[in-house]
Amino acid sequence: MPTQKHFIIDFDSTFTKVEALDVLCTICIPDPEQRQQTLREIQRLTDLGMEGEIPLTESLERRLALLKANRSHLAELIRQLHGQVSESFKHNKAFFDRFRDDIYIISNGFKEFIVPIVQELGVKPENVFANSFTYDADGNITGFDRDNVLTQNQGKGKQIQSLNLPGEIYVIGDGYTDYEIKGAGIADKFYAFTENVERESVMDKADHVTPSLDEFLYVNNLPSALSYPKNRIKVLVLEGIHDKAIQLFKNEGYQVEVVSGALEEDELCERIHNVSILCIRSKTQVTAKVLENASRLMAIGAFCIGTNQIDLATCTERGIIVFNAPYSNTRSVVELALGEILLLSRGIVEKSNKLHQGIWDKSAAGAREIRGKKLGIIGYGSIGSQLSVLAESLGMEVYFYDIVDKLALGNAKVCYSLSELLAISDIVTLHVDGRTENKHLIGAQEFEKMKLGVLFLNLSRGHVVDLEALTANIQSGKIKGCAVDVFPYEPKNNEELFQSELRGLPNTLLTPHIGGSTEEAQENIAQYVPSKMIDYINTGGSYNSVNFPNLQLPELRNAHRLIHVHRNVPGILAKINNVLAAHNINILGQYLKTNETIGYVITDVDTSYDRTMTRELKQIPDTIKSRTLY
Ligand SMILES: NC(=O)c1ccc[n+]([C@@H]2O[C@H](COP(=O)([O-])OP(=O)(O)OC[C@H]3O[C@@H](n4cnc5c(N)ncnc54)[C@H](O)[C@@H]3O)[C@@H](O)[C@H]2O)c1
Ligand SMILES: O=C(O)[C@H](O)COP(=O)(O)O
Repeated sequence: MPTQKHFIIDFDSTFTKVEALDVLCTICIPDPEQRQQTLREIQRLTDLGMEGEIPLTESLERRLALLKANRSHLAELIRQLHGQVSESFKHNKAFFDRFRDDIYIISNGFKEFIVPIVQELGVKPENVFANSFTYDADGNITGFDRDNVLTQNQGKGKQIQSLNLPGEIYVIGDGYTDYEIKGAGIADKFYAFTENVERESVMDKADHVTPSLDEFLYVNNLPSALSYPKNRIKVLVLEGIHDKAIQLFKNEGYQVEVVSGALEEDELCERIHNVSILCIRSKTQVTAKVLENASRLMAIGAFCIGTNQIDLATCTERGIIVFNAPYSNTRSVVELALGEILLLSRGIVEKSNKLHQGIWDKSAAGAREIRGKKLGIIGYGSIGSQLSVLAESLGMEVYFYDIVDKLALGNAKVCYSLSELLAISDIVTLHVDGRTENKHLIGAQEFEKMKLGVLFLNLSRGHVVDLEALTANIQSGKIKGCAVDVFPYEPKNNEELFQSELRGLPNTLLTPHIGGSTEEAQENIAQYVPSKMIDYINTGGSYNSVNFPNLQLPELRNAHRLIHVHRNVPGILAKINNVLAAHNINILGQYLKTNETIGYVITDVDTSYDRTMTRELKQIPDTIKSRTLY
């Protein structure tokens, strides 16, 4: 027979996110300034008591004296505490139901408000051990029951000991007094609960630090609402991604590690071992070698448009989903390109540089309006086509060339070859993607085909232009003005020196890959990409991913979801369904999509099934990844 387990749970900052007396303070002290002052003092006294710096009775006495609370305040306190139950407690009601008889609440707080809150999750009132207030004739709270064993030194331990519980005793709490139960040898294990507060002195003493109840249930193999505790999901965030993304991952309960710049291959190989979610921008190269070291990696977020820095084929073969932000920074790039076209047309770089040196060069020579000029856009995607519309609205004549058929917007005219576009344009601007075939798309031959005095812009990818040829054409005067935002090699952070043959060339605007670096774009991206990744982790939804078959899935309700990624070979769906049939499992919904490399099958099933089935799904030949969600 398995050993009986008893679960002793603290209330303040464990069962609830808050300290109840803090909440009481905000209710019973009307003056905002006095309330703030008292609250700070109450919190200080709570910490001193919780960390074992002063006796808990003293901490309690001093807090109650400051509060001057009345019985009439308790109804509002209870109302507010109902909304403050810790998230991981709320969603694990099944655990509370199943172990109703073995769950105890032990607290140095007060039954008056604890019982109504814990009852919400089915804890028995007789299993709540806490103190009670004392009142005067007017209902003012004057103190607490001093005969209660919990007021004594090591009170919690004494209380539990008096219950004579057979079997194993597990204590979950955030305070020193919770640890003391284990310290006195009365409990078998102490779990420091850190979902709401982290106290170093308590964490140091713990058998296990548990950032949520899910983690506690997971490590003890107990029934949990989640298939995998979110705190076990590690996110590595590189390249100065906007804080909003970091916050979204933290709100989800993930562990987040942030590095401000990019990492070189070897360093990334080292750091990626335990990472489930990798977040990068355009600089970090996610190579096959990096992916070989990424055994836990589930998803990569490119917080930008380009994904040429990621070995997408290897990601797909390994069942790692990749998301990007295909639209969020497009407007920012278009605005920069337009600004640069205007500045180059007027020779502003030179004029400004000269004036900084004290040289007054007022002349119209070579300065042109952009109105009526022919703008040639290479790559008519999200950026190229937006630029087309805005440039036309400024009076430019727009031509474009794309390798796929694109609808011409406004009065823009399609060119059927690159040569045609190069020959006709006064200004040539590059907005192709960074696929390897585009290496040196523009080289000596292409510059040769351009008009004398052409303006040239590259805001796409550095390797698309042969810099040697570009330099020669600027120096020869063939190119009258040039703007470059992207380079074949870019510094990995703001400390590294930028080296390039383009430095110091005339009428050449150099910008440090900032086409998409506006606050608006970065914030939008930081909202968009994490939402896709979190959805994939939580539901399996792959919609808008770069490399997975795109599936938009219904919400998971009263079902478990089996997610299966496999090599795209015949017969896998049949094999999955054979396993399910052999276990007599009822399928509630099934979704399949494939691409050239992989198949992606989602199967929603009734929640009661033999867990050996999930092992069998993993063992189907050609399976890449398989997980269960609930
Ligand atoms: N400078 C920056 O900060 C910045 C910001 C965002 C995007 N970008 C770069 O700009 C690129 C384009 O962005 P987008 O959102 O417009 O992408 P997109 O995929 O919507 O458009 C790219 C277009 O280029 C076309 N194309 C590809 N190769 C071509 C070729 N050889 N000749 C002609 N057309 C070709 C494609 O068919 C597509 O229509 C991104 O891939 C990224 O590399 C740079
Ligand atoms: O691909 C992109 O979106 C751009 O190149 C911007 O990249 P970044 O976020 O690294 O500046």
